Amino acid sequence: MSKNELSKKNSKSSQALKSSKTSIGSGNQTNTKSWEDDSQTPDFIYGGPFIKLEKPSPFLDTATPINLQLQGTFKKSFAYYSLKERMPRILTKVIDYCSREGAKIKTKSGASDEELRNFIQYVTKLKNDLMTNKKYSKLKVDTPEAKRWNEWIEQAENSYYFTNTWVFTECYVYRRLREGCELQKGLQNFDPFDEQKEKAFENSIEPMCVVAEKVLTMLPQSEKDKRKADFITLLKICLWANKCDLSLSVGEQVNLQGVVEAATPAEGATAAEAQTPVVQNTILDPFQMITDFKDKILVDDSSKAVDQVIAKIEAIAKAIEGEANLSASKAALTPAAPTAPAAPAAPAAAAAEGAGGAVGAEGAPAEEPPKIPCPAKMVIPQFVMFDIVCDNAGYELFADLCLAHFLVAQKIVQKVRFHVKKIPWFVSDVTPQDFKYTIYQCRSVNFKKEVPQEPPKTAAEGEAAAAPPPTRVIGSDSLRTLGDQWQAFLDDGTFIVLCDDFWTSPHTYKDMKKYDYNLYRKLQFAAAVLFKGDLNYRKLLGERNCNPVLGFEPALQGFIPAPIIAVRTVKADLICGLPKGRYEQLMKLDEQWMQKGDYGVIQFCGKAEPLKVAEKPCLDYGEECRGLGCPVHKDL
Ligand SMILES: O=P(O)(O)OC[C@H]1O[C@](O)(CO)[C@@H](O)[C@@H]1O
Repeated sequence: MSKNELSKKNSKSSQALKSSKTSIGSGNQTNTKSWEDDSQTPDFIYGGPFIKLEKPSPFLDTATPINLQLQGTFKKSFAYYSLKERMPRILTKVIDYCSREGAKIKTKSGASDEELRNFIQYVTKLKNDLMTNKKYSKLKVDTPEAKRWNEWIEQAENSYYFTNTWVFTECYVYRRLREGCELQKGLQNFDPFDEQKEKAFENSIEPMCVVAEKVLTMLPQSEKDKRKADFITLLKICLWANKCDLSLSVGEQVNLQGVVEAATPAEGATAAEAQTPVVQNTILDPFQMITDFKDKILVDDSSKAVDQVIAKIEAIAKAIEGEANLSASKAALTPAAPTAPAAPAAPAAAAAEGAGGAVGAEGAPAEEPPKIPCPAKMVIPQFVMFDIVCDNAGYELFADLCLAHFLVAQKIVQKVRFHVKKIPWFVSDVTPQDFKYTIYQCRSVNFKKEVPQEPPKTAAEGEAAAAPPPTRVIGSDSLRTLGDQWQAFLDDGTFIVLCDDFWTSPHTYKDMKKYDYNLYRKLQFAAAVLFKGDLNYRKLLGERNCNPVLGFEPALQGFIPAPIIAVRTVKADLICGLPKGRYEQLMKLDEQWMQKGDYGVIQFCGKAEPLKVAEKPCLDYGEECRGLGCPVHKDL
């Protein structure tokens, strides 16, 4: 090899390594043949068969180096495996579903044959683009959200499937999948994962019934210690519920023990047989799992989290009360002060107020409707709220709802806001439709299982033989009771479901303030935010493979809108906050321990950026806002 060629080669390799801090390699493959085959590239042809030209590959045979972001170029990382194997299989499953259940999908969605065919073609091409590490294509749909996506694609440091960060590519694939539906008029409301999610719900009815029965006993207001213990228990129920994730299992049905189950009833089973109560000797009891999996929680901040969150809640409640007293005394001191002009979109009632106040039936002044100040100016929330950034539908959402119900019933908080995904996401993530579906199903489920109890020990000589214990019956009455109450909470605004676009963007949370200032500020109104699951965890850590002993707070890289609780079973190779030596110990036990969801963390950061007057005017009223009653911001 000539000096020139050698230096050219070296400079290319060092270039590739240099850029490895954020993204490895230029990723400028253009051939569709195979992304690891260089034989047809101009460099090879120019070099000819006499010179062994080693073109630097962006792929490295390593795990993700410490402090780099996860990406598909590290061949010993889960990101590589996931992009190469899991995602294509997830897309294949979508194609299979559309082919197998075409008739059903068309009836449900109103799509034509052609539309469904187009969608299948779209997904097939998407899968091919992913597998051949193509450059991202821009979205074709013309919506403000799609335009923003296109800007991010343009600005991305690297716009190839394997060489950009794993989280960007994964989010991009799900966004494209959604575009496949958006481009077909009849598939606007089609969720390619609906069947998988419905089956997952059906497969979890038994543990839901078991949990529901116990949760009902936790609701009556209890004394401090019990309340704390129950809060912690429910956090742990939420943690292990995160094992049920259809993206990790590539859509195969999983139960809480991670066992892949047959989702459909036994072949040939009649409808009557399907209705007959199941008699088995075991109960899938999530409370028992908490005890059994005690040692699998690698970081358990639950006690600290509960103490600090309750203290913060008490402080917020006092501030709200103080504010209310202040406005009440102000109102008493200003008898008939002329009202300032109403906010632009103020409803009729507020307009009447401006004209001198509404008058009651008897001629007495009617009670003024409460004024909601402009959220951009508010520095004290209107309500004590707890936020849950949801992950998976089915059993995991059920567990979130139980925790939310407990917090409200114990009067710890007044409202719970659930943040869900606007579009189908990572197979089993909750969408608003899934939220409705889950509550509807809980309200209507009909389940019964009889479980014979352990026979008593044989009686000692002379003792009368004890009567056999009654068969334990697991039924769905409690689940239906909870479901009814959840619907009532939704109807009266105690539960609020929000689906901001940011949750389905490719950005990590340290950049939330930059990309979605309003959402960041919205979270600041919460007493605490619970982030569920692995994807949220990756986004909390900026998708960075930080040193496993780095504390949770520095790992968040400045993302502190409110106290944060992260509850996650470990399904990707990044983690923080481990005690020294623990990571190495676990690696010795099983090199793939981070990919299986067998271990979990409950981590807490109590630090929060104080709520100040917003830097920007509110989105809805903007500069028009006059700081008066705000009829649209009911979720703050
Ligand atoms: O539902 P979760 O807990 O966010 O897990 C999502 C799964 O998808 C991934 O985010 C990647 O596909 C993994 O990290 C994890 O296996």
